[in-house]
Amino acid sequence: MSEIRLFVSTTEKQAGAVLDIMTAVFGEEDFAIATMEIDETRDVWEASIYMMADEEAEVKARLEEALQPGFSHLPIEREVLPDIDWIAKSLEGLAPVRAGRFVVHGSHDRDKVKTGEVAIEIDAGQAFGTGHHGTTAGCLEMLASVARTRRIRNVLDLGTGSGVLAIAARKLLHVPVLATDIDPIATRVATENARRNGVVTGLAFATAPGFHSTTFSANGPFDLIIANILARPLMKMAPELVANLAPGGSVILSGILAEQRWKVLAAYNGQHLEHVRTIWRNGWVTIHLAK
Ligand SMILES: C[S@@+](CC[C@H](N)C(=O)[O-])C[C@H]1O[C@@H](n2cnc3c(N)ncnc32)[C@H](O)[C@@H]1O
Repeated sequence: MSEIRLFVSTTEKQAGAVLDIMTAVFGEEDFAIATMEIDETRDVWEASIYMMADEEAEVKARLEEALQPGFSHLPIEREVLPDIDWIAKSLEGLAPVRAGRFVVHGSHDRDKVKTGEVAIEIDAGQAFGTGHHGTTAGCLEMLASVARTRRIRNVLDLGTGSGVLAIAARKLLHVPVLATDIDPIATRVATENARRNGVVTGLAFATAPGFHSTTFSANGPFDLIIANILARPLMKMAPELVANLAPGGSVILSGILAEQRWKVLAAYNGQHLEHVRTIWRNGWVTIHLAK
């Protein structure tokens, strides 16, 4: 289902006032709300609220009412956000990607791996995750840094896609890794990628939507959970995700646009996790939180 952005276009001052109204009306619900500058010289700003297509009519009606009377002169505009084509994204650029100690490369670039690097071979295919996307690279960089500072005895990779992060975790840490995806094609591709990387033990794959499987309780709780999905499902999943985290455990979250960062942080702070570090890459953020 598509995501919709409803927005008003106005001055910086009025956009701030509209943002306050949006926050007062929708702040308790998990809609992303933001202002952004469109044209600095003409003082054009937009105040926006994001929702799924089936929520648009209700949100629009409530927003129209909330903007009465002070801002009723501002038309509410809409934009249908393009469905993120994860596979097309994963095909962007095929040169090896380096993040932390990791290098992710296609089979044609095996000879480019340098001594001391942890190499993961992924050919662009039917599942997301060649390392080129800012979220995957951010997760790899964060994984390398978390591994240096924390004791990790097992790992969950939720939304494994090509399996790139699960394979990276297994190769770096040599601890049991569970990798799941809602999409059976992804788990099939990930299993094949693990085999091609010589990772045949210590890494299990399962198809499951979110945490709806007994495999999580059978393999958890986890010292490290990595989830590169999207901001909204990550916020919704926060209670379940934290319930599967071991005491003192770490969470690496990505798939989050920079402007959605504070909302995701709030959802996880609400579950008593503390922010440790954020990495910014190409407009996306990767966040490390700890229990
Ligand atoms: C952005 S890709 C990340 C792939 C890989 N982990 C990476 O970092 O490159 C997101 C993956 O999460 C999966 N996914 C989306 N929603 C999910 C959910 N509710 N439960 C499990 N997997 C989900 C998608 O099928 C997709 O493979």
